[in-house]
Amino acid sequence: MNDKHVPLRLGTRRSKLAMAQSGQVADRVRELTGRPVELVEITTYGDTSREALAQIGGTGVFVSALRDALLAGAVDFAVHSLKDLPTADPEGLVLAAIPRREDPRDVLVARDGLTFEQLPDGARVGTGSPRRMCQLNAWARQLGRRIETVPIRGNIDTRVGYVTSGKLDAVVLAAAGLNRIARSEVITQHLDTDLVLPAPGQGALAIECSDQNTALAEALAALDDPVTRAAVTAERSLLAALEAGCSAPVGALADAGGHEQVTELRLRGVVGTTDGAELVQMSATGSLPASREEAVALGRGLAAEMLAKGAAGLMGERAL
Ligand SMILES: NCc1[nH]cc(CCC(=O)O)c1CC(=O)O
Repeated sequence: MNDKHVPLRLGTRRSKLAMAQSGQVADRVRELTGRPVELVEITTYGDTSREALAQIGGTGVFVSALRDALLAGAVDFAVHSLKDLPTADPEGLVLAAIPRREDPRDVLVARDGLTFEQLPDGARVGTGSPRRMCQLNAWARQLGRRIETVPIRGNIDTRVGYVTSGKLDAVVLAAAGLNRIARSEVITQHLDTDLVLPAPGQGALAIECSDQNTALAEALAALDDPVTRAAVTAERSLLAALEAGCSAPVGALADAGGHEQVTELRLRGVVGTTDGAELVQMSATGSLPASREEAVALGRGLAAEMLAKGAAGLMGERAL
Protein backbone atom coordinates (compact mmCIF):
# COMPACT_ATOMS: atom_id res chain seq x y z
CA MET A 1 0.00 0.00 0.00
CA ASN A 2 2.91 2.32 0.59
CA ASP A 3 4.34 1.69 -2.82
CA LYS A 4 2.87 4.72 -4.55
CA HIS A 5 3.97 3.79 -8.06
CA VAL A 6 3.04 0.12 -8.14
CA PRO A 7 -0.37 -0.22 -9.81
CA LEU A 8 -3.25 -1.88 -8.01
CA ARG A 9 -4.71 -4.56 -10.29
CA LEU A 10 -8.51 -4.55 -10.54
CA GLY A 11 -9.89 -7.80 -11.97
CA THR A 12 -12.97 -7.28 -14.14
CA ARG A 13 -15.23 -9.05 -16.59
CA ARG A 14 -15.12 -7.73 -20.13
CA SER A 15 -18.79 -6.81 -20.56
CA LYS A 16 -19.65 -3.16 -21.06
CA LEU A 17 -21.45 -3.10 -17.68
CA ALA A 18 -18.53 -4.71 -15.81
CA MET A 19 -16.04 -2.36 -17.47
CA ALA A 20 -18.21 0.65 -16.61
CA GLN A 21 -18.61 -0.24 -12.96
CA SER A 22 -14.97 -1.29 -12.56
CA GLY A 23 -13.86 1.94 -14.23
CA GLN A 24 -15.98 4.01 -11.84
CA VAL A 25 -14.57 2.20 -8.79
CA ALA A 26 -11.02 2.44 -10.20
CA ASP A 27 -11.37 6.25 -10.37
CA ARG A 28 -12.40 6.40 -6.72
CA VAL A 29 -9.60 4.08 -5.61
CA ARG A 30 -7.03 6.22 -7.47
CA GLU A 31 -8.27 9.31 -5.62
CA LEU A 32 -8.31 7.45 -2.33
CA THR A 33 -4.89 5.79 -2.46
CA GLY A 34 -3.00 8.03 -4.87
CA ARG A 35 -1.91 4.85 -6.63
CA PRO A 36 -2.42 3.89 -10.27
CA VAL A 37 -5.14 1.29 -10.82
CA GLU A 38 -5.05 -0.98 -13.87
CA LEU A 39 -7.96 -3.09 -15.14
CA VAL A 40 -7.18 -6.78 -15.73
CA GLU A 41 -9.79 -8.50 -17.93
CA ILE A 42 -10.95 -11.96 -16.91
CA THR A 43 -13.35 -14.15 -18.89
CA THR A 44 -15.95 -16.05 -16.86
CA TYR A 45 -17.97 -19.11 -17.85
CA GLY A 46 -21.14 -17.04 -17.63
CA ASP A 47 -19.78 -14.79 -20.41
CA THR A 48 -18.95 -17.60 -22.87
CA SER A 49 -21.84 -20.03 -22.27
CA ARG A 50 -25.05 -19.63 -24.30
CA GLU A 51 -27.06 -21.79 -21.90
CA ALA A 52 -29.84 -20.33 -19.75
CA LEU A 53 -28.52 -18.95 -16.46
CA ALA A 54 -30.74 -21.20 -14.37
CA GLN A 55 -29.24 -24.21 -16.21
CA ILE A 56 -25.58 -23.39 -15.56
CA GLY A 57 -26.02 -22.87 -11.84
CA GLY A 58 -27.25 -19.32 -11.53
CA THR A 59 -25.42 -16.03 -11.46
CA GLY A 60 -22.48 -17.39 -9.38
CA VAL A 61 -20.89 -18.35 -12.69
CA PHE A 62 -19.98 -14.69 -13.28
CA VAL A 63 -18.17 -14.49 -9.99
CA SER A 64 -16.02 -17.59 -9.54
CA ALA A 65 -13.34 -16.77 -12.14
CA LEU A 66 -12.79 -13.35 -10.54
CA ARG A 67 -12.54 -14.96 -7.11
CA ASP A 68 -10.05 -17.53 -8.38
CA ALA A 69 -7.88 -14.68 -9.72
CA LEU A 70 -8.04 -12.91 -6.32
CA LEU A 71 -7.11 -16.07 -4.42
CA ALA A 72 -4.24 -16.79 -6.86
CA GLY A 73 -2.90 -13.25 -6.34
CA ALA A 74 -3.31 -12.48 -10.06
CA VAL A 75 -5.35 -9.38 -9.17
CA ASP A 76 -5.60 -7.26 -6.00
CA PHE A 77 -9.31 -6.51 -5.91
CA ALA A 78 -12.51 -7.05 -7.86
CA VAL A 79 -15.88 -5.37 -8.31
CA HIS A 80 -19.02 -7.51 -8.54
CA SER A 81 -22.69 -6.72 -9.01
CA LEU A 82 -23.85 -7.65 -5.53
CA LYS A 83 -26.95 -9.42 -6.85
CA ASP A 84 -24.68 -11.86 -8.69
CA LEU A 85 -22.83 -12.91 -5.50
CA PRO A 86 -23.83 -16.23 -3.93
CA THR A 87 -24.96 -15.72 -0.32
CA ALA A 88 -22.24 -17.96 1.21
CA ASP A 89 -19.14 -16.07 2.41
CA PRO A 90 -16.08 -17.23 0.45
CA GLU A 91 -12.96 -18.58 2.18
CA GLY A 92 -9.96 -16.24 2.07
CA LEU A 93 -11.77 -13.16 0.74
CA VAL A 94 -13.32 -10.10 2.37
CA LEU A 95 -16.11 -7.82 1.19
CA ALA A 96 -14.04 -4.71 1.77
CA ALA A 97 -16.69 -2.21 0.66
CA ILE A 98 -20.30 -1.96 -0.45
CA PRO A 99 -20.64 1.56 -1.91
CA ARG A 100 -23.89 3.54 -1.81
CA ARG A 101 -26.39 1.79 -4.00
CA GLU A 102 -27.80 2.92 -7.34
CA ASP A 103 -31.53 2.82 -8.15
CA PRO A 104 -32.53 -0.73 -7.07
CA ARG A 105 -35.66 -0.92 -9.27
CA ASP A 106 -36.43 -3.00 -12.31
CA VAL A 107 -37.49 -1.08 -15.39
CA LEU A 108 -39.52 -1.72 -18.49
CA VAL A 109 -38.06 -1.06 -21.91
CA ALA A 110 -41.07 -1.28 -24.23
CA ARG A 111 -41.85 -0.46 -27.86
CA ASP A 112 -43.54 2.85 -28.63
CA GLY A 113 -42.90 4.22 -25.14
CA LEU A 114 -45.46 1.87 -23.59
CA THR A 115 -45.87 1.28 -19.84
CA PHE A 116 -46.71 -2.15 -18.44
CA GLU A 117 -50.38 -1.14 -18.04
CA GLN A 118 -50.51 -0.18 -21.72
CA LEU A 119 -49.14 -3.48 -23.07
CA PRO A 120 -51.75 -5.37 -25.12
CA ASP A 121 -53.18 -8.69 -23.97
CA GLY A 122 -50.71 -11.48 -24.79
CA ALA A 123 -47.74 -9.08 -25.10
CA ARG A 124 -44.35 -10.80 -25.40
CA VAL A 125 -42.08 -9.68 -22.55
CA GLY A 126 -38.44 -10.75 -22.45
CA THR A 127 -37.12 -12.12 -19.15
CA GLY A 128 -35.85 -15.51 -18.04
CA SER A 129 -35.78 -14.54 -14.38
CA PRO A 130 -38.30 -16.57 -12.32
CA ARG A 131 -38.55 -13.59 -9.92
CA ARG A 132 -39.52 -11.20 -12.71
CA MET A 133 -41.82 -13.76 -14.37
CA CYS A 134 -43.64 -14.32 -11.09
CA GLN A 135 -44.27 -10.65 -10.29
CA LEU A 136 -45.01 -9.55 -13.87
CA ASN A 137 -47.52 -12.36 -14.31
CA ALA A 138 -49.13 -11.46 -10.98
CA TRP A 139 -49.40 -7.81 -12.06
CA ALA A 140 -50.88 -8.79 -15.44
CA ARG A 141 -53.49 -10.91 -13.60
CA GLN A 142 -54.42 -7.88 -11.47
CA LEU A 143 -54.96 -5.95 -14.70
CA GLY A 144 -57.11 -8.79 -16.04
CA ARG A 145 -54.59 -9.50 -18.76
CA ARG A 146 -52.00 -12.05 -19.81
CA ILE A 147 -48.44 -11.62 -20.91
CA GLU A 148 -46.15 -14.17 -22.53
CA THR A 149 -42.70 -14.16 -20.91
CA VAL A 150 -39.88 -15.10 -23.25
CA PRO A 151 -36.50 -16.18 -21.82
CA ILE A 152 -33.64 -14.01 -23.14
CA ARG A 153 -29.90 -13.92 -22.51
CA GLY A 154 -27.03 -11.70 -23.44
CA ASN A 155 -25.70 -8.35 -22.40
CA ILE A 156 -27.83 -5.27 -21.82
CA ASP A 157 -27.52 -3.95 -25.41
CA THR A 158 -28.55 -7.36 -26.79
CA ARG A 159 -31.61 -7.42 -24.55
CA VAL A 160 -32.66 -3.89 -25.48
CA GLY A 161 -32.16 -4.96 -29.13
CA TYR A 162 -35.05 -7.45 -28.87
CA VAL A 163 -37.38 -4.46 -28.49
CA THR A 164 -35.81 -2.10 -31.02
CA SER A 165 -35.79 -4.90 -33.64
CA GLY A 166 -39.48 -5.60 -32.97
CA LYS A 167 -38.95 -9.23 -31.85
CA LEU A 168 -40.48 -8.52 -28.42
CA ASP A 169 -42.95 -5.95 -27.09
CA ALA A 170 -40.82 -5.26 -24.02
CA VAL A 171 -37.93 -6.45 -21.87
CA VAL A 172 -37.36 -5.98 -18.15
CA LEU A 173 -33.93 -4.95 -16.90
CA ALA A 174 -32.34 -3.42 -13.81
CA ALA A 175 -32.28 0.39 -13.75
CA ALA A 176 -28.77 0.31 -12.27
CA GLY A 177 -27.23 -1.52 -15.21
CA LEU A 178 -28.76 0.85 -17.77
CA ASN A 179 -27.74 3.89 -15.72
CA ARG A 180 -24.16 2.65 -15.36
CA ILE A 181 -23.69 2.14 -19.10
CA ALA A 182 -25.51 5.45 -19.82
CA ARG A 183 -28.45 3.83 -21.68
CA SER A 184 -31.23 4.99 -19.36
CA GLU A 185 -32.93 6.84 -22.24
CA VAL A 186 -34.46 3.52 -23.40
CA ILE A 187 -36.41 3.12 -20.12
CA THR A 188 -40.17 3.53 -20.65
CA GLN A 189 -41.21 2.87 -17.01
CA HIS A 190 -39.59 2.44 -13.60
CA LEU A 191 -41.47 -0.45 -11.98
CA ASP A 192 -43.01 0.47 -8.63
CA THR A 193 -41.47 -1.67 -5.88
CA ASP A 194 -44.98 -2.25 -4.47
CA LEU A 195 -45.57 -4.32 -7.63
CA VAL A 196 -42.11 -5.63 -8.53
CA LEU A 197 -39.45 -6.15 -5.87
CA PRO A 198 -35.89 -6.32 -7.20
CA ALA A 199 -33.40 -9.13 -6.66
CA PRO A 200 -31.66 -9.07 -3.27
CA GLY A 201 -28.67 -6.72 -3.60
CA GLN A 202 -29.80 -5.27 -6.95
CA GLY A 203 -28.21 -1.92 -7.74
CA ALA A 204 -25.35 -2.39 -5.27
CA LEU A 205 -21.70 -3.20 -5.95
CA ALA A 206 -19.37 -5.38 -3.89
CA ILE A 207 -15.64 -4.67 -3.72
CA GLU A 208 -13.73 -7.77 -2.73
CA CYS A 209 -10.07 -8.46 -1.91
CA SER A 210 -7.94 -11.10 -0.21
CA ASP A 211 -8.31 -11.26 3.58
CA GLN A 212 -4.48 -11.33 3.70
CA ASN A 213 -4.25 -7.83 2.25
CA THR A 214 -5.43 -5.93 5.32
CA ALA A 215 -3.88 -2.61 4.24
CA LEU A 216 -5.83 -2.66 0.98
CA ALA A 217 -9.03 -3.81 2.73
CA GLU A 218 -8.73 -0.90 5.15
CA ALA A 219 -8.18 1.60 2.34
CA LEU A 220 -11.15 0.24 0.35
CA ALA A 221 -13.39 0.45 3.45
CA ALA A 222 -13.54 4.23 2.88
CA LEU A 223 -15.89 3.46 -0.06
CA ASP A 224 -18.33 1.55 2.16
CA ASP A 225 -21.86 2.90 2.77
CA PRO A 226 -23.15 1.45 6.09
CA VAL A 227 -26.86 1.91 5.23
CA THR A 228 -26.46 0.10 1.90
CA ARG A 229 -24.46 -2.62 3.65
CA ALA A 230 -27.18 -3.13 6.29
CA ALA A 231 -29.91 -3.17 3.62
CA VAL A 232 -28.26 -5.72 1.35
CA THR A 233 -27.20 -7.84 4.34
CA ALA A 234 -30.86 -8.09 5.40
CA GLU A 235 -31.97 -8.87 1.81
CA ARG A 236 -29.32 -11.55 1.37
CA SER A 237 -29.99 -13.23 4.71
CA LEU A 238 -33.67 -13.40 3.74
CA LEU A 239 -32.61 -15.13 0.50
CA ALA A 240 -30.22 -17.49 2.31
CA ALA A 241 -32.78 -18.36 5.00
CA LEU A 242 -35.35 -19.18 2.32
CA GLU A 243 -32.65 -21.54 1.03
CA ALA A 244 -33.25 -20.19 -2.42
CA GLY A 245 -30.59 -20.10 -5.12
CA CYS A 246 -29.85 -16.94 -7.07
CA SER A 247 -32.26 -17.98 -9.84
CA ALA A 248 -35.16 -18.61 -7.44
CA PRO A 249 -38.27 -16.41 -7.57
CA VAL A 250 -37.29 -14.28 -4.58
CA GLY A 251 -37.56 -10.51 -4.54
CA ALA A 252 -36.33 -8.43 -1.60
CA LEU A 253 -35.68 -4.78 -0.85
CA ALA A 254 -34.70 -3.04 2.37
CA ASP A 255 -35.03 0.70 2.41
CA ALA A 256 -34.07 3.23 4.98
CA GLY A 257 -36.75 5.43 6.45
CA GLY A 258 -37.86 7.30 9.55
CA HIS A 259 -39.22 10.73 10.34
CA GLU A 260 -36.69 13.45 11.20
CA GLN A 261 -33.75 11.08 10.85
CA VAL A 262 -33.05 7.77 9.16
CA THR A 263 -33.79 5.35 11.98
CA GLU A 264 -35.62 2.46 10.34
CA LEU A 265 -34.83 -0.28 7.90
CA ARG A 266 -37.94 -1.69 6.24
CA LEU A 267 -37.40 -5.06 4.56
CA ARG A 268 -39.94 -6.36 2.05
CA GLY A 269 -39.83 -9.83 0.53
CA VAL A 270 -41.79 -11.79 -2.06
CA VAL A 271 -41.77 -15.35 -3.34
CA GLY A 272 -44.26 -16.96 -5.64
CA THR A 273 -44.99 -19.29 -8.49
CA THR A 274 -43.63 -18.17 -11.86
CA ASP A 275 -47.17 -17.97 -13.28
CA GLY A 276 -47.95 -15.32 -10.65
CA ALA A 277 -50.99 -17.24 -9.36
CA GLU A 278 -49.70 -17.50 -5.80
CA LEU A 279 -47.50 -15.00 -3.94
CA VAL A 280 -46.28 -14.62 -0.38
CA GLN A 281 -45.41 -10.97 0.17
CA MET A 282 -44.47 -9.68 3.62
CA SER A 283 -42.45 -6.98 5.36
CA ALA A 284 -40.61 -6.42 8.63
CA THR A 285 -38.94 -3.39 10.17
CA GLY A 286 -35.66 -3.10 12.06
CA SER A 287 -33.68 -0.14 13.36
CA LEU A 288 -30.77 1.83 11.94
CA PRO A 289 -27.86 1.96 12.38
CA ALA A 290 -27.82 -1.82 12.28
CA SER A 291 -24.97 -4.14 13.17
CA ARG A 292 -24.33 -7.08 10.85
CA GLU A 293 -26.08 -9.35 13.38
CA GLU A 294 -29.16 -7.11 13.51
CA ALA A 295 -29.41 -6.95 9.72
CA VAL A 296 -29.04 -10.73 9.47
CA ALA A 297 -31.72 -11.20 12.17
CA LEU A 298 -34.12 -8.93 10.23
CA GLY A 299 -33.73 -11.07 7.10
CA ARG A 300 -33.96 -14.37 8.95
CA GLY A 301 -37.00 -13.25 10.93
CA LEU A 302 -38.88 -12.24 7.78
CA ALA A 303 -37.88 -15.52 6.08
CA ALA A 304 -39.32 -17.48 9.01
CA GLU A 305 -42.62 -15.59 8.72
CA MET A 306 -42.73 -16.16 4.96
CA LEU A 307 -41.98 -19.88 5.37
CA ALA A 308 -44.80 -20.10 7.92
CA LYS A 309 -47.11 -18.69 5.21
CA GLY A 310 -46.10 -21.43 2.77
CA ALA A 311 -43.18 -19.79 0.92
CA ALA A 312 -41.24 -23.07 0.56
CA GLY A 313 -44.04 -24.76 -1.39
CA LEU A 314 -44.14 -21.91 -3.91
CA MET A 315 -40.41 -21.93 -4.54
CA GLY A 316 -40.37 -25.66 -5.26
CA GLU A 317 -42.18 -24.95 -8.51
CA ARG A 318 -39.80 -24.19 -11.38
CA ALA A 319 -41.48 -23.48 -14.67
CA LEU A 320 -38.62 -22.41 -16.90
N1 LIG B 1 -28.38 -10.47 -13.97
C1 LIG B 1 -27.34 -9.74 -14.61
C2 LIG B 1 -27.09 -8.42 -13.96
N2 LIG B 1 -26.30 -8.34 -12.87
C3 LIG B 1 -26.25 -7.03 -12.48
C4 LIG B 1 -27.01 -6.28 -13.36
C5 LIG B 1 -27.13 -4.82 -13.27
C6 LIG B 1 -27.92 -4.32 -12.12
C7 LIG B 1 -27.27 -4.41 -10.79
O1 LIG B 1 -26.09 -4.03 -10.63
O2 LIG B 1 -27.93 -4.85 -9.84
C8 LIG B 1 -27.56 -7.16 -14.32
C9 LIG B 1 -28.41 -6.82 -15.47
C10 LIG B 1 -29.91 -6.79 -15.22
O3 LIG B 1 -30.45 -7.53 -14.38
O4 LIG B 1 -30.59 -6.03 -15.91
